[in-house]
Amino acid sequence: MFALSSVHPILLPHPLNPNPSPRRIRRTRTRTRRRTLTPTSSREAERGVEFETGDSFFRRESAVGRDLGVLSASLLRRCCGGGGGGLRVLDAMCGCGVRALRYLAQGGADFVWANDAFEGSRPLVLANLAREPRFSTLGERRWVVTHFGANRVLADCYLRREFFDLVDVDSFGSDSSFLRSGIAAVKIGGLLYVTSTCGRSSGGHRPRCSLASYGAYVRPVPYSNEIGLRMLLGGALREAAAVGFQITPLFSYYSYHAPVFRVMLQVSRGKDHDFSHYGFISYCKLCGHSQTYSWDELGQISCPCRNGEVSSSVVVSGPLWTGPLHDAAYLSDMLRLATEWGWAYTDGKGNGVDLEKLLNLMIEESDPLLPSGYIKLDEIASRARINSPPLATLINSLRREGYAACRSHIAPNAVKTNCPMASCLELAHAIRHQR
Ligand SMILES: C[S@@+](CC[C@H](N)C(=O)[O-])C[C@H]1O[C@@H](n2cnc3c(N)ncnc32)[C@H](O)[C@@H]1O
Repeated sequence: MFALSSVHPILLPHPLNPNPSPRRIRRTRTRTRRRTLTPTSSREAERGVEFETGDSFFRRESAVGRDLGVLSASLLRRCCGGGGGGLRVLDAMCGCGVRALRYLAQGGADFVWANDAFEGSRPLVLANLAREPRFSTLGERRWVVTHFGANRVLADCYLRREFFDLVDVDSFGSDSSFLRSGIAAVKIGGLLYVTSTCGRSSGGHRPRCSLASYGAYVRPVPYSNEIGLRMLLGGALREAAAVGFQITPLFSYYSYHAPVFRVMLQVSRGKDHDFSHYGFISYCKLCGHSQTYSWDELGQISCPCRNGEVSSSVVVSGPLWTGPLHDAAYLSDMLRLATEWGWAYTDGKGNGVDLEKLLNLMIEESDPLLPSGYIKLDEIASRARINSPPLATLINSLRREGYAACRSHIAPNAVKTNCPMASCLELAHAIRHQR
């Protein structure tokens, strides 16, 4: 059933590394593991589900990313029951199999395909999945484990027309070579959950890297981590458009561990190519003002502080996703479900993340009045030549002045606001005099 056919040229993976050999992957994995990961096999539990990590790549800090994936799977199961064949999930880079197991045990998946190119993890993944019954009450197999390059698996789904309701691609480094095949493996209306840990292309210090991976020339700005998410979304939009689809971001999550960029995308048919949220973001190094530009406005990029004149102080990144990072209604559904399951708060013993706090922050960030980017308190302090104002006081002052303002889930010491930088600095001075 899972014999893989040849790959269609449209979906060809990375030309130099179409199906990385286990040897190559083992080398990468070992190098990384020595630096940051669980050194030896351990028994773990996440939200009550137990599993072993063996010598697979496993990061405890990614538990929140797994929680968000499981909540999404369950919402999909509830809203459409996964269509006729139940909810089918493809975990294309399963590591020790924890996600696949959690999709089955908690996300309501009826079938999970767990794949990882590292063949040595097979006994471990099988043992972890064996914690769940292998057959459904109807006698259908509930999971299968394979060891191929992710692109080969994703392309094969497309070629055999066996689409999945949720495809999870949890890669190391850039995910850009999996975007097109990942989109092609998802059912229309289904979800693609992608991860990138490529800080090199998002930070703006290596614009050629970001250009190579995502087709976006990215420059350093104080809100680079949000730019990283927007670059990933922009890359996904472009890859989707190339094969006749469109994507809607349901949530975009950045975690400073690693760093990790994760986005959950809903894939739909692209009737007419909609590039209204695909453009450019400028940042003026002189005054700190940021602005979004569409393709039609490319010739007009300048900063109000330069009276519309072209200036080298204005750096431009793009093309990127310039639309909303999240869907607020979807996040509210996730929060309701997390509360229902008792996942909204930590258990006080250091287990789990405060999902209520995280999801509420993301809901606030979804305010359509808020522009791209955020302003770090350090930037306000250095521009105003004062100590950083307290974040809560600044947000309250901005709101009293009629601006939209909230915290950012990406940077704990930053404010997202539609207030121009100059007025932010005046408010920061006023706060200082009040104290
Ligand atoms: C970030 S880890 C996955 C972690 C796992 N999803 C979890 O939540 O614990 C990435 C995994 O992808 C595997 N891998 C790397 N390149 C791959 C490729 N091209 N195709 C399939 N698997 C790959 C590695 O062996 C590694 O186990």
